[in-house]
Amino acid sequence: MANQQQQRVIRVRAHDGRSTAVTLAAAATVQDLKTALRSSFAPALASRDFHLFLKGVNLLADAKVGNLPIAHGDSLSFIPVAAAKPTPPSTTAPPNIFSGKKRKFSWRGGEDIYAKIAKPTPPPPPPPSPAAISCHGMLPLNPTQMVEHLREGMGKSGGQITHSEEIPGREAMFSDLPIHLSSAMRNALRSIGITKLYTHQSLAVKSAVDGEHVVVSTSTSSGKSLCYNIPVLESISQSSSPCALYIFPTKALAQDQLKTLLEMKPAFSQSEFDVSIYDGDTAMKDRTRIRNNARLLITNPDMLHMSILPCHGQFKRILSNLRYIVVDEAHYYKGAFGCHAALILRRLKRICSSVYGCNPTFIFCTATLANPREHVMELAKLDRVVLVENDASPCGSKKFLLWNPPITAQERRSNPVLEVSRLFAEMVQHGLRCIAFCKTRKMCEQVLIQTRQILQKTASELVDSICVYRGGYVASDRRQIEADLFGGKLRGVAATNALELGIDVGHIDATLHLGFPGSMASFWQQAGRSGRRSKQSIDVYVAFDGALDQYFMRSPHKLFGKPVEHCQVDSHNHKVLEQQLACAASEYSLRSEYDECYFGSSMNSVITTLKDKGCLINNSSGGNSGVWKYIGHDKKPSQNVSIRAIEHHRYKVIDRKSNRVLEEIEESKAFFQVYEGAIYMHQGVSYLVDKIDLCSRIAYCKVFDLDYYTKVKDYTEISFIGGDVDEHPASQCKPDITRTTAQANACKVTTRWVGFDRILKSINQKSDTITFNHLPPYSFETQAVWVQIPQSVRATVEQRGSQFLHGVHAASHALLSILPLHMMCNGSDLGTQCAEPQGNSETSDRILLYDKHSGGIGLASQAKLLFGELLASALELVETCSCTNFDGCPSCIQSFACSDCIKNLDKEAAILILKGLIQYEKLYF
Ligand SMILES: Nc1ncnc2c1ncn2[C@@H]1O[C@H](COP(=O)(O)OP(=O)(O)OP(=O)(O)O)[C@@H](O)[C@H]1O
Repeated sequence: MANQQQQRVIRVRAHDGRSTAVTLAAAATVQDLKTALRSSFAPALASRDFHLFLKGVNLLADAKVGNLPIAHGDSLSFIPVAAAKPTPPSTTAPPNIFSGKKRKFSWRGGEDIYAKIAKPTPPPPPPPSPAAISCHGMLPLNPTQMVEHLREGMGKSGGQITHSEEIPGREAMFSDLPIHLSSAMRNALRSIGITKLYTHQSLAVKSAVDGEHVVVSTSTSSGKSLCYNIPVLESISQSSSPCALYIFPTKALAQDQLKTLLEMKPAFSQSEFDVSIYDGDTAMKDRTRIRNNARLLITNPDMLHMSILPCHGQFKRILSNLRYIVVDEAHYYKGAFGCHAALILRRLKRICSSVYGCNPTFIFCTATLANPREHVMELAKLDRVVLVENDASPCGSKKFLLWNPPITAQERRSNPVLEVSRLFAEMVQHGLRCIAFCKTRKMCEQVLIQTRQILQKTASELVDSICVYRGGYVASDRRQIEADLFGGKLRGVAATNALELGIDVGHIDATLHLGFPGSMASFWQQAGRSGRRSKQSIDVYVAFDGALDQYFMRSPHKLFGKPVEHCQVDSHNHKVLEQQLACAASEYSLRSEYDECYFGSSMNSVITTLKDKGCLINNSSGGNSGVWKYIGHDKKPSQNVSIRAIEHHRYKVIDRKSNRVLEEIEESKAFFQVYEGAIYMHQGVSYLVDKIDLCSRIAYCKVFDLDYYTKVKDYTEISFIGGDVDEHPASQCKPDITRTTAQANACKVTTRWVGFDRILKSINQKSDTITFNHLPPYSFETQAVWVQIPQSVRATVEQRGSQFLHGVHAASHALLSILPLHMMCNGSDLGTQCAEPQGNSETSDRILLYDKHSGGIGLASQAKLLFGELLASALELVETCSCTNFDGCPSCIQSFACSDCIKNLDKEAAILILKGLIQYEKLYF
């Protein structure tokens, strides 16, 4: 015992898996510990500095190290410092790390988080720098020259360019300004340089003026705004009462549109009318004035939901004179948000009509979709809409490159983040203004960091000419970035799909996609951000090693020949309907007889649910008046209904130093990003999360410069809770679909977080795994589509000596990978049940995909409809993949969405299962 107090034996594990026990005296210092490790792990650590971790926290630190108790029996791990980044010498002597004080450090409490050791270190041999192989030239190039430059330069040795395609330019088709346009309107158009309309604009304007609901579905930058601005401005400038409501899904778009309207407005000086934005950023002091005066109110669905509809009396003048409702970017309304938006539009229509006797004309604009008319009819529950889709705007030619990162000496594909970063650097160096689209916020941050590192070496003056743009940033930061991009101060941004929408950031020459963005509509929308008007542009699609990207790299015609998808919005989601009907009832009592035309046939059953919950009461004493009054205890139920995700709780990420909220993350997503020990990235800066307060839902973090990033390990269980899912509406009108035994059912999904991997940035490889079990599981109810695998198929697989469960796991991954080819969804919309290796008999004989949105947004019923095609497509994917590994590769059955992405997989078995299922279904019908 006495000996233990004086001598401590700790176990230290190296990043490469080696492990040893180290014995240290009680009075040992940091230096002693380092010396012991250097001798234990020589020669690897002979001249390298390293990070040393106890339960995820770097122990080699500043003066606080003196308080650090490393207890006898503790397990530590270390990672050598990869890149030589000398830090300022420490001014304090190496502290005694075993001070004998009571153990103060607590991982869960996490008060003490220690910075990287502040000691200069001799630089280790640097890994080959991307900058060393990047171009240092700065000569301005046009897109055609850039294609050649890439062919001869960074794309030459690795053979990255697997395909090039040129989409030719198109001449504009004009028509004269319609004769009925007022002279003020003509002047207004002239003031923004417009003397003729494109033919699609003329058609849209005419239809709207005639009172027809219209949807304009044309390419990016095809002049869609004028399709609504002309009829609206004509209407409100010609008499003093008509009003209009513009609804944009983001505040940035509202600001952008206000700018255009204010440019046109002076031409109408004789008839004064107020155009104002009314959104969450509108100052309280301005709100009454705007409510009293605005003739053209620009807002968003959130504001309609939270503020305008619940207080509709304050907007009486506008709502009773509403001539037009403009819904721009209608394709944005899908998934959970689309479901809420559809019901908010119904609430708006109901209030306008039932309370104020007004039936406005809708004008929708959307990106190119397969079903624009059906989509907006469902969105606003309209019976008739005029479709305008013959795009007559001009466009310049576009060069597309499909770019597959080369296979390295280690037989792995080189990191696509790095490839995009190199391309990004090339573009900005050669004067091409560029947007690098990334699928996630984290990838944007990684691309920014890597590109800056490259530019530091190749053109350091351009390091600050790029930044990240994403939805989570505070509004003023985003406005600044948009202005800087427009004004030329910035040459490029790494952006999420937040920049997909039509915010005017000036001319963009080049767009990059880091992986397929999830849908063809998104792909074209992103690509359309470059080459606005008739200027030439370049677009490069950089592939991940995943199945879908590799499928497109192998079969480019599938990409370029593929039609854009249908956009689905499911306004029948029971949970959303319940929330929205409570809001609607609080605005104006529900009437069973009349309101079904807004809320559909499930309205009455939801009314019963709300009645049982004590939210509604029948207006008559006999209880049969058909009028339902809201009596819930929330005065404004909309305050508690979040429409951007169907969940109420969010975790705040707070920077300890500045006490600033960096981000708010929905509860269901929070633990994928923040947990104790997580590396959290924000604006190119990495933070270490040192504490999660589960009660107040706050993750505290500090700026930390570490050589690794983290990836959480999670495990998901799915159980059916009874109840079939409604048939997808398209099932009635698609007689040619492949029939299937797949079923769609309500289910409960529970995710548990069991630890995280630390991945070394320098080699992009796992260093070690930290386990934990303190995070609460997260459960939600949703919908799943699944198919039972017949026993005969299982028997065939087992007779061949293949692992059945590993085959199910692999086949599920393949199915998930090909989904975006068939449905408008991306990897984060659906999940698959990855079979447990031990095989729970209840769950092991099925392939299951579940809707990741709480309550389900109709994806399961849509997938059920397509299940036969999905099976065939998954089989084609696995069979045509040339890899010979029994556990496949990322191009076929390995999925990075699964935390065990490369474990428990069997390619051969997957083929047998998919084939067996297809065969079984054929025989069954
Ligand atoms: N008839 C026209 N003649 C010439 N230029 C036009 C005409 N109509 C629109 N434009 C110009 O085309 C550009 C793009 O217009 P606008 O922003 O309305 O397109 P959009 O289709 O709404 O774009 P996005 O898809 O990004 O939302 C603007 O600069 C606009 O002035």
